[in-house]
Amino acid sequence: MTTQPFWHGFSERTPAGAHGHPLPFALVGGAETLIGHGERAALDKGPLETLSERVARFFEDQAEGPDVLVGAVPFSRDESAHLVQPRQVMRIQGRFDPHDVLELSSVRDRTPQTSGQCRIAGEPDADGYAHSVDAGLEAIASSAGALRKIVLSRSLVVRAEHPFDLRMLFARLAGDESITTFAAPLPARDGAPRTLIGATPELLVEKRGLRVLSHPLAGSAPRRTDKGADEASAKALMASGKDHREHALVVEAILDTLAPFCRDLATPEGTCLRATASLWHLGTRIEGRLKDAAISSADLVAALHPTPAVCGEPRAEAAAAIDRLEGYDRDFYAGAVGWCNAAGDGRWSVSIRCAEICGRTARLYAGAGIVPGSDPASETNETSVKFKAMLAALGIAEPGRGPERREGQGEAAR
Ligand SMILES: C=C(O[C@H]1C=CC=C(C(=O)O)[C@@H]1O)C(=O)O
Repeated sequence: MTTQPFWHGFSERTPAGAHGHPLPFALVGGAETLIGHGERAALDKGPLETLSERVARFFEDQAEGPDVLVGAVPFSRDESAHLVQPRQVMRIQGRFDPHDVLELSSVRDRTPQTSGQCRIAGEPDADGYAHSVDAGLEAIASSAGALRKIVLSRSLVVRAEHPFDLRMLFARLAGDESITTFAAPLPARDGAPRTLIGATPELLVEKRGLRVLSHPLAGSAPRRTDKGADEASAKALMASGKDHREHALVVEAILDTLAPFCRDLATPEGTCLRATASLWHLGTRIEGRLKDAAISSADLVAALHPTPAVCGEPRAEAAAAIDRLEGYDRDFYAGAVGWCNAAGDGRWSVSIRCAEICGRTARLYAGAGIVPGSDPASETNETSVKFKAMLAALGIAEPGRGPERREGQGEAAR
């Protein structure tokens, strides 16, 4: 169900592109669409442990402006979230056409322009990633049960001739209606504005009143263009013991974390297939009723994040292994994007299938869960498939791993 968009906040409209950011904060998903323009105030910095008390204090002190904080939580629990109170907010139940809410009409009519050459570098490259999966498997095997799962990621750095057109990119990503498309302005780096942009299928947590919902995904298989092959891919995923083990660790961890907060907690549908345009996933919808409506979405994010869908199990051991094996800072990849309000309600998606964009540079991320039985070559392929939606939206392909225009080069949307 959708309702007409309307704006809360100051009467003068903050133009898109103001405050040095080419896109406002935006979430466009099946359950709701939320756009937040500008920055009226920002939440104090601090580790995830203190998020809930900082959010509560913010709303106590901030009597004016829209009743919402929006933004992104990084992967590391020690780093600070970037949450702001926008000047103006629009919230609509259900999915709304991003062209209408983000003033993208010019994009709708525009023939995609080619933007010249761009260079793509894997950090690490596909072989380097396969080696890190091997090392992850060894770490699990030699831990004598102390490490059960580790989610390892790799990144692609795309350097284009011209700055990326984030509006065009957002509109293209939003073409897949099975996911939540998001854009979150990030703190500037060396004076340059950065945006986290992506299209995620995974809900970390939603809390409204006493109701709590989480919809973790783990276990993946590629979609195929041929109908029979696509059904076979889904069937193989549903029959895969390795993928079910990888998935079960996530569901168990979320149930264990939510249980102390909840009066009722259940997985009414069990584990089901969940489809995006490029991947099949195993997914489990978790629904609960909280013991106390005063438990906030920030409390729940601080307890749940990062889940074994993006980190591993146990969390501390997996995070230490990621630090050792990945060799780069995940920053806001594999964190959370969303909103929360003074009543403690909120909705947070897992920030995967995304890129951090700064001018002409885009850093894309993709990870895969590693458990005993994982195969380095298959996990590397899985990350390639996970890059697909973003690369297609940018108008390029990963060199050596799909249709491409030229070795190591491509053309990007602008
Ligand atoms: C960590 C990512 O995906 C997670 C979510 C769904 C399926 C996953 C998997 O099958 O490995 C991952 O746990 C990512 O896309 O970067």
